[in-house]
Amino acid sequence: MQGLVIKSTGSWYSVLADDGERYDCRIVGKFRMKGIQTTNPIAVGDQVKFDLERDGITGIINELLPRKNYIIRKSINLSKQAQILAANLDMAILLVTLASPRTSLGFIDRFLVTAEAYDVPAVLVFNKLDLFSKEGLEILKDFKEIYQTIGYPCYEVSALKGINIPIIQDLITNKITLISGHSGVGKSSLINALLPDRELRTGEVSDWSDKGQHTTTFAEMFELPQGGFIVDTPGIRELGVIDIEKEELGHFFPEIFKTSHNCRFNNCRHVNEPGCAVLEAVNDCDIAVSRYESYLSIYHGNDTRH
Ligand SMILES: Nc1nc2c(ncn2[C@@H]2O[C@H](COP(=O)(O)OP(=O)(O)OP(=O)(O)O)[C@@H](O)[C@H]2O)c(=O)[nH]1
Ligand SMILES: [Zn+2]
Repeated sequence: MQGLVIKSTGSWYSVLADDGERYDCRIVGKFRMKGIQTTNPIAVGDQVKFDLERDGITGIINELLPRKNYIIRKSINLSKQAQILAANLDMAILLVTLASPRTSLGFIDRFLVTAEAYDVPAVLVFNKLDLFSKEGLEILKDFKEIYQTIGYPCYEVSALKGINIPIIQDLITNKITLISGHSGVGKSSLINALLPDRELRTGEVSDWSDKGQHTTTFAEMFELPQGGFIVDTPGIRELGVIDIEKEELGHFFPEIFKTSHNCRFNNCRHVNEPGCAVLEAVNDCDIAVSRYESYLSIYHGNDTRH
C-alpha cells in the first residue's frame, strides 16, 4: 500500500493510506539518504510504501518514494547530523505584520532565501490588517510591490477578524503548506481560523502519548477540511538558517540572479565590481534597495535575523 506520512514520533509513523485509512507503521531495515546524515529517515510529508501486518491495523514501511524537497534542522552539537523536519512541501507561507511587532524586510528576505534554497515556493501573508492606519496601508502597498515584482505572491488578512481568510483557504487547498513567522505575528490565530476543529485534532496526540512514544520534536501535519495539510510544529515555525556558500547567495534572490547574467564578470559578487549589472539595476531602482541591502548583509554574515 502507499500513503502519506502525517505524523512521526521517531519510531512510529502515522500513514494516511490511499484507502483513506490511517495506519501506524514502523520501519524495518535502513533508509539512508545520500549526502547527509539524518537522525530520522522518514518525515511528515513523505510518500511511502508499506505492507500491512497480520493485525490489519499496523504496517511496515519498506520504501520511501523520491522527495521533491525537504527542510532540515541541523543538530546543535557538531555531529553533522541533521533532522528532516518535513518533506514534499508545496508552499511556505511567511506570516508578517507591519504592526505589533513589525516584521523587518531583512527578516522577510532571509526567509525567502531559505525557501529558495530548499526549493519550496514561498508566499507572504500580511496579518493584522484590522490594525493598519492610513500610513500603514501605504507601507503595505510598498512592501507588496517589492515582493510581487519579484514574483512572490502577497496576501493581506486579519486572522482575528476573519478578513480574507477564505482566500487563504483557497490558496492552501490540496497542498502541503508550512506556516512560519516570528513570535507574535499571529500564526496560532491563523491556524485556528484555518482549522476550526483543531482542538479535536490535537486530542489525537494523546493517543500517541498513551503508547509512550510521542515526542514534540517531530513535525505533525493537520488535515484541512477542504483537502490539504498544514505542517505545524513550534520548532519549525521559523525556517532554520541553512548554510549557503557566499558565491551561491545571489542564486536565491531571483531578481539578482536574473540580472547577474549581464554582469561583466561571470564570478561577480555584486559588491563593487566594474560592469556589475546588479549594482546598476539597484541604482536604476529596478532592484529594491532593501533587497540589495539584505543580500549584502547576508553576504557579509551580518545576519541577526531581524
Ligand atoms: N489586531 C489583531 N491582532 C491579532 C491578529 N492576529 C493575531 N493577533 C493577536 O496577536 C497576538 C499574537 O497572536 P498569536 O496567534 O498568538 O501569534 P503567534 O505567531 O502564534 O505567536 P507565538 O505563539 O509567540 O509564535 C495575540 O494577542 C493575537 O490576538 C489580527 O489579525 N489582528
Ligand atoms: Zn554583478
